[in-house]
Amino acid sequence: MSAKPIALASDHAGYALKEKVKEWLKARGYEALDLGAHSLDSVDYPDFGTAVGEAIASGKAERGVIVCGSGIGISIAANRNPAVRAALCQSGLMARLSRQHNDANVLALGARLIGDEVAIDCLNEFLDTPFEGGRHQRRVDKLGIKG
Ligand SMILES: O=C(CO)[C@H](O)[C@H](O)[C@H](O)COP(=O)(O)O
Repeated sequence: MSAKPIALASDHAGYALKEKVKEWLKARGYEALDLGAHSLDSVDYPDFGTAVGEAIASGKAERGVIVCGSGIGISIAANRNPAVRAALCQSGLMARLSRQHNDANVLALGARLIGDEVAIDCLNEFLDTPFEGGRHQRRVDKLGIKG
């Protein structure tokens, strides 16, 4: 993976897990580009999914991690940017497959649905698993523009 920072964002429901993800990334030697939220105050997930999409599209980051209560709303928001392939994952296997088959560049997590152990598994698989290419490249190409 490139030396670019990993864009991070959450709404209020994902804030605590996003802060943990930031620490886990630092412990693994990654730089985090924290796009908020910066507190538990209630905010709107589209603003934060959009911010990560813009960071990916502009090249400020090549990968991102986004968190809301379910992971659904913020992944919908991020995926509206054509540079984004955000995968909502609830297991390490889902995160591994999202890299191997889909070349996912954004990991979405639901803080109200998964615990820390599953979240770390997802993060590690997302960071460590390469895209397999081959037949999967043809399919990813059909998804649209790559950031
Ligand atoms: O995906 C979501 C919404 O589609 C997220 O779970 C939000 O975090 C959630 O909607 C926030 O809900 P709250 O009742 O305002 O805390």
